[in-house]
Amino acid sequence: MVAFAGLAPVLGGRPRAATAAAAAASKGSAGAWGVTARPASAGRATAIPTRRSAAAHWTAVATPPAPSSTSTGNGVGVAAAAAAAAQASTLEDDAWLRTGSRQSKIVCTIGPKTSDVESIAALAAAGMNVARLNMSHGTHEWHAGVIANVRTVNARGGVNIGLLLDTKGPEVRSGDLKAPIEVERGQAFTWTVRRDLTDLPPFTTDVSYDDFVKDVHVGDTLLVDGGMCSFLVTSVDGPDVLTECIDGGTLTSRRHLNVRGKSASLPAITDKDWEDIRFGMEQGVDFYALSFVKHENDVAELKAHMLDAGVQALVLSKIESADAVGRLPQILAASDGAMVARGDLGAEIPVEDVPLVQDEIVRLNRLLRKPTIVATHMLESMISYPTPTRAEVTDITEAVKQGADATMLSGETANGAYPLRALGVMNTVAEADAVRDAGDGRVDLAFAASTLATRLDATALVVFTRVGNYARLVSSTRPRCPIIALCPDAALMRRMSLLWGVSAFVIDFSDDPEVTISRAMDLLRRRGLAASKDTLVICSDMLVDGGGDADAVNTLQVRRMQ
Ligand SMILES: Nc1ncnc2c1ncn2[C@@H]1O[C@H](COP(=O)(O)OP(=O)(O)O)[C@@H](O)[C@H]1O
Ligand SMILES: C=C(OP(=O)(O)O)C(=O)O
Repeated sequence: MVAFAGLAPVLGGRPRAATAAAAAASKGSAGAWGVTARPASAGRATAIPTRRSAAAHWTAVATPPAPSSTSTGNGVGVAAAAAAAAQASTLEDDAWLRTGSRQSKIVCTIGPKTSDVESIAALAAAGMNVARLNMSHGTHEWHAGVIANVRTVNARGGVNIGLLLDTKGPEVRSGDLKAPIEVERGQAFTWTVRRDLTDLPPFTTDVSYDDFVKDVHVGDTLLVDGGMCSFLVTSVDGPDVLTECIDGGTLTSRRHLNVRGKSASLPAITDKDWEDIRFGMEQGVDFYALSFVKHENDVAELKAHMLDAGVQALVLSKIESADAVGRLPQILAASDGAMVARGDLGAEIPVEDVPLVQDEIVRLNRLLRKPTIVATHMLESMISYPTPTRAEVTDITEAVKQGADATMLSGETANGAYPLRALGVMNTVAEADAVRDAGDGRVDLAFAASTLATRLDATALVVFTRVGNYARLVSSTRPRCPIIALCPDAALMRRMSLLWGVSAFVIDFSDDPEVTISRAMDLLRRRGLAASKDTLVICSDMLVDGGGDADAVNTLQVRRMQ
């Protein structure tokens, strides 16, 4: 028999001495394949029985399927947060528990609705992992206040909120308005780079970038906030770009302007960005999200600057331009992580390509073991309404399932009507995916069994199953050798007749695992399914002590037929 250290050779009985440590660890929540670590049928409560063990449990299972960020420091932060919480948490138990079982992280943009210390504490308690400062808005003084408030909340204990400074970048924005302007289809509208903005005529607003007038041409489509309103350029006259409204809407202050299919001819890091980065370095923020990265050299420039200054913060590239999409592998390789900035991205590339690019960024970054934030419009309707659309919920679930390390809230938490509710929805939806994954924890074991069986050229993969689930999971991994499913009753055996690759048989499950295995081998021999010296891969999850989840042990063994 080839036994696996740390995996209990248990079928129906107590763990043997060799596996006692693993079983003990599973009770304490870490390490072993006990169901306490990744519960097979667990609801939230059984996954995390107490606050103390919740912290340890979370540390044990926090690593996503593809290693993401430990090398860049994120994982260390997670562990530190968990350890800190295990020692002393000033948060309510249920707040810790609610954030404790979610594996993907949540970035919240801090804005006028959420900048005071108690709002930040409430966001932290509701599951915020990273606070985002958008340098397109607010003064350094305002952002310094937010940073101080985040630090106050961190210092209270129990949470570990990271600080992300998002540069304005070479984005083009409309100017400040005294009041929103309603624009209807067909309305003539002027965008100006005039210096003197006093007494602008109606249906006119300024634009933040002087060369705007050089970059746009007659026939271009001007998108406001990625297409919430759009305008056709009809002429360019000195400092004024004259347009006609195609899709109407309400224009508010400092809106995004994109010319469909074109990037502004500004450098990726503008003078304002350098000032903001200096501010961030003084303040010691943890992450920089670099807007409108076009080339890996943009990232290298910032990283070299930080190296010179002895700053260890991480640089995340915001993928939001057609240029960046064209150089994804190089840009991601140069960065510490990425943000899928779907707002501007959807204005620069066809909107139907955005999900494909998102998928590719998450996939590449998982291969590179670097984190990805999926951002923008995740719960957009909750800026105004107390419940999300079903499509928004699906969007979050899809991002989490893809393996995004984090999902982000923008206007929802910055200036929406329901910041905490929006975060609550994102938390619950992302957590639901984690719980579902946790419920399928044996999938990993099934895959491992399947891989082993193939590599070892096993004669059969034997799975002991009481209700058929384990056989179904093993079957879904499509091993190359036959799957022999052994169960205690004939009705279940029949139900398994539909499962790919499975031959099901009934045997008596003994309290002694060795007896059960020996019965299984007899059956295989009798049926001509295996002969003496053949290799078998055996997996099971049997209850020990006849107890609940806490007494279940998953095992994976390689044995030779006697
Ligand atoms: N620091 C801030 N000061 C004032 N308003 C802010 C701030 N941060 C965000 N907001 C508001 O919240 C909205 C949504 O935030 P975000 O998505 O980060 O901005 P944008 O889409 O404008 O880049 C912004 O458009 C702005 O109205
Ligand atoms: C996240 C984005 O960037 P910002 O909010 O800074 O425009 C985006 O465009 O999706």
